Amino acid sequence: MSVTVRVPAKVNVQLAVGAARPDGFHDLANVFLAVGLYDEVTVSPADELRVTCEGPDAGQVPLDGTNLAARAAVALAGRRGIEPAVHIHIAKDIPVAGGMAGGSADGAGALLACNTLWNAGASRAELLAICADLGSDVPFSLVGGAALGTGRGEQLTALEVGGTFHWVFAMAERGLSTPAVFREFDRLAEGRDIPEPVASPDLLDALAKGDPEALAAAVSNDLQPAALSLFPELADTLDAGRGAGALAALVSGSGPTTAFLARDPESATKIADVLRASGTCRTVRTATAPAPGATVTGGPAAR
Ligand SMILES: C[C@@](CO)(OP(=O)(O)O)[C@H](O)COP(=O)(O)OP(=O)(O)OC[C@H]1O[C@@H](n2ccc(N)nc2=O)[C@H](O)[C@@H]1O
Ligand SMILES: Nc1ncnc2c1ncn2[C@@H]1O[C@H](COP(=O)(O)OP(=O)(O)O)[C@@H](O)[C@H]1O
Repeated sequence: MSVTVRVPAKVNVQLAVGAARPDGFHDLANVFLAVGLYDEVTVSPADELRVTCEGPDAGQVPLDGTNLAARAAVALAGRRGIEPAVHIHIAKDIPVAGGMAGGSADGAGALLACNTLWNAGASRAELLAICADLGSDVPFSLVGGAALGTGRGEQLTALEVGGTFHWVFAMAERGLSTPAVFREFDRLAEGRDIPEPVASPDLLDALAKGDPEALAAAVSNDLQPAALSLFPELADTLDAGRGAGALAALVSGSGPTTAFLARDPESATKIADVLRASGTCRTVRTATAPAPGATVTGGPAAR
């Protein structure tokens, strides 16, 4: 018997970052939008915990106890006093270390899959609490859609989305470490007053209306200067997408994936073609948003 869960990637349409807190984290106003690029996590009973991974970036995924999917299984098993004796297989389509929360997706996916496989009976609230312990982005991977994340990004308020948004994503030649980008943010912010992070009313309104032009005018990412400082070539990718007609071009979260908002599907295809020909990135994908959160797609509980 096995259970399969599909989990989406995310783009941050607003990422407002406050000053570093005493615990090293930063308070955020983090507007998450789930996009239709997915990892699939399958769990099946085994003698002991084991993780395998397939996909173009599989070589960069840790298969030991640090894998967020393994940590999720251990966390749930620990709460129920059982052994986390499962084989976790990750079919990975979300770029690794790309600022699209692929590891977080696998953590949320494995948690939901194990809860189903073991009949562990964790409520939504308990699952969300375990997700928040695993990482700031993990609760959003469970819920999907669109949400405002406050605190370190783990306290979620669901947001209304009034239409489908068309996106193009350019994956970079190498990854960026999230802690390194936050450290660079702190370095660039030295000596400046950092305002409290707040969600933009215009941006929330644009999401609710499903209006791509208004959303493009309102997107922002306070980590973008830090990501560009560590990875200056990303500016060429952003320029190439803007030149191809993107309504907005921004770094996704801590990067280095760059995200381009298109007016419609035809424009998205054109932007993707131009980016592929530009030689400024590794691969290019199109996807629509919003996408649903972690969903059981295979096994006894699949609907
Ligand atoms: C920047 C964002 C935007 O959504 O995502 P990515 O772009 O990495 O996907 C998130 O805040 C990343 O969330 P996540 O990847 O879960 O980070 P965590 O495991 O919680 O934290 C990793 C490290 O990032 C830094 N960190 C993370 C979140 C936060 N609010 N403040 C921080 O300073 C800290 O240095 C922390 O040790
Ligand atoms: N299941 C997983 N998939 C990918 N990376 C993982 C996973 N578990 C842990 N990691 C680690 O997390 C780091 C960040 O990966 P990822 O979540 O893909 O990127 P980001 O935080 O930029 O969205 C990776 O470099 C890797 O070492």
